Amino acid sequence: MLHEFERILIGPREMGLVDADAAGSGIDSFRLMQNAGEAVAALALARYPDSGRFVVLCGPGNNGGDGYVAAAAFARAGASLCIYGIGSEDLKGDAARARARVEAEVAPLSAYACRPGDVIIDAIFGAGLSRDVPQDVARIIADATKLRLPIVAADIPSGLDGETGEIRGAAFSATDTVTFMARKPGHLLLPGRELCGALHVFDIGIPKRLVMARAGKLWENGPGLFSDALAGPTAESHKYARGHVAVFSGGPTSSGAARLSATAALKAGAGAVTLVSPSEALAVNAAHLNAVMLREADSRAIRAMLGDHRVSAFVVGPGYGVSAALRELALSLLTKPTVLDADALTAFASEPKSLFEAIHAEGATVVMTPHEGEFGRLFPDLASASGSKVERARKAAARSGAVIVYKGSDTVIAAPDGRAAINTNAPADLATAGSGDVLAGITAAMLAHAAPAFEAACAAVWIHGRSGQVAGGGLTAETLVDVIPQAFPEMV
Ligand SMILES: NC(=O)C1=CN([C@@H]2O[C@H](COP(=O)(O)OP(=O)(O)OC[C@H]3O[C@@H](n4cnc5c(N)ncnc54)[C@H](OP(=O)(O)O)[C@@H]3O)[C@@H](O)[C@H]2O)[C@H](O)CC1
Ligand SMILES: [K+]
Repeated sequence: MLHEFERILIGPREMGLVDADAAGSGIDSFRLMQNAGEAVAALALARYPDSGRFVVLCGPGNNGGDGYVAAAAFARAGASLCIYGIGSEDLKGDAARARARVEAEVAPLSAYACRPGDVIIDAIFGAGLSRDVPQDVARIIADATKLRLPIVAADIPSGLDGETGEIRGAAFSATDTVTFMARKPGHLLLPGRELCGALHVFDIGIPKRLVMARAGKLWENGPGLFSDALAGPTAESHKYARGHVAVFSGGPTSSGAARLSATAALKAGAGAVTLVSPSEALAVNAAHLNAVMLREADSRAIRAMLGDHRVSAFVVGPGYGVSAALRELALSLLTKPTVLDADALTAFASEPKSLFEAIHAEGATVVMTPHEGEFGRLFPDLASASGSKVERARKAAARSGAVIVYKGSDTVIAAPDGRAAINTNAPADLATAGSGDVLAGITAAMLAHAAPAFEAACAAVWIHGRSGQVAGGGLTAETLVDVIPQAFPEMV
């Protein structure tokens, strides 16, 4: 499996350990800070060559140190400059050294009054933000936001939690963010992603192996995570056309969701797709299907499919209707790779443990695709817990034994072994009726390609997002399905 360094995400705490490792291996930590601060200044000078003045706001830690280095660089460049700092007399270590090299006056942060024409260099808080921002910082954030001042953030916009992507009281909305070595989860999780502006990753000289050694198993989702698993051993021309997906339909008035899943599975390259329909919905399903096969859902048919080695994955839940019968059906399918979506998740709200125990006992390959509400029904304690969406998804995966696709504009995919990915390619248009049914179908097609559950889910979420981009504004679930074949990654 390919995990390019560029896709690695590393938490602020782990990045602190990388810094310590770098210092321990003899790397000059002040040099790293100089590289960081100079990168911020260079970006700001290039982006805003006509700036009225650069206003460098420096905090009490090493993020502030980056700011003092940037300030010295602005001074050397002859730019108009003002510096404001918190506790600038009490700085320690590298930050104190950076401060000492600044010849210009440093005013207290509380004295800063925003004015039009300012370009703010935000070096107040970075990885070390540990609580809500103080009031004078919140006041500056509000004023700068009102005046729409350009803001270049060092490492991460102040007030944004680099681990969770959440706002601690208030946060700058940056035009540009310059971060170092690797992105942090908070740069991609919402609302953080929307506050970073253009994100630039700058190599400040820490050996990549030190970063890799501390990085947990978290990546931005992309083909590097799943292309090997999808390519498989078969001939090039049959790369995607294999496996047989069976999708369970709801009754006559709610059969459309399962049809969307079924046609999506077909478009995503399943070799064959069967819609398994209650007898009373056979007619309506038959009227709407061509390439998808149709079969009546009786116990004999289900037994036959479970025993048929050519049937490789199931989808159950879309439009099915919440019932005890659905619980029974879902549990009976777990001997084959199964996507549990929509009603199949809600059906277990009153007894999630029975599902999780069955998955663990069977060693089943299951992908669950909850949106926020369904996640809350299955994992009420996790949904209300503090911490990041990544942590919640990881805990849900470990507890349930399933790969969790925790949906949203920042969908997180998590595996029981702790691997996780944050998806970033989904346009807002994807939040439309039937979109989830399409995702469930693509996921089953990936499972039918014999991809392991985590890779299958990552691939499906990414292809779904890219389909949304291809379909463009005003997309519907139908137009989304049509463009799935155009949305596959170019694989080598
Ligand atoms: N390898 C790298 O990426 C490098 C990054 N660098 C930069 O260093 C910062 C991280 O520096 P650190 O000192 O760990 O953290 P901060 O500067 O972000 O902030 C810590 C100080 O801020 C105080 N703090 C935290 N939250 C608040 C708050 N809400 N209100 C007031 N004060 C707060 C904190 O005080 P404590 O009481 O919590 O201890 C600290 O005083 C990283 O982001 C990069 O910009 C290096 O320059 C080079 C290597
Ligand atoms: K910052």
